[in-house]
Amino acid sequence: MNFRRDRIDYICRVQMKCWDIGGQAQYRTEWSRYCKGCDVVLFVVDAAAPQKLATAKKELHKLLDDGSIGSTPLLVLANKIDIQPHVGESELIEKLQLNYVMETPWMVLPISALHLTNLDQVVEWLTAQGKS
Ligand SMILES: Nc1nc2c(ncn2[C@@H]2O[C@H](COP(=O)(O)OP(=O)(O)OP(=O)(O)O)[C@@H](O)[C@H]2O)c(=O)[nH]1
Repeated sequence: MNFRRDRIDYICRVQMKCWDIGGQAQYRTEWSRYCKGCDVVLFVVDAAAPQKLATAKKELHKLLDDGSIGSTPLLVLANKIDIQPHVGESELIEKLQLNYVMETPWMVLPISALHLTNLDQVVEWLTAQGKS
């Protein structure tokens, strides 16, 4: 299924409603509509596929430039860090040109969804946004 709507009820009693929007080209026109109604945006990139980062940068900046994200907190997840080699945090910031992003508060977290690496930090970040 390409559009999933999950309700996640965490032990810390923060309830989140999440939409997982497909990354393939045919779904990208939907990103802006979904971003507009959200409290946070998670942008997941494949850190082990540096050749895809130019497209990721272009698509992310499209959302940033057209106001879809605005001041909504943005968490960029550098996924698949269990694969070697993979792009490090500073290289990812440079490749996605995040240093030019001023209006949107952003953060980068390296993760492995497969091995659950740093997912506790993702949940921590999400719950912190809910409180602020
Ligand atoms: N090694 C490794 N593989 C992963 C990791 N996360 C996902 N994968 C694999 O990457 C492939 C794509 O994963 P999906 O979850 O379908 O990717 P997706 O983000 O839903 O893809 P989109 O439809 O483009 O949004 C699958 O074969 C996963 O097992 C990870 O952290 N490490």
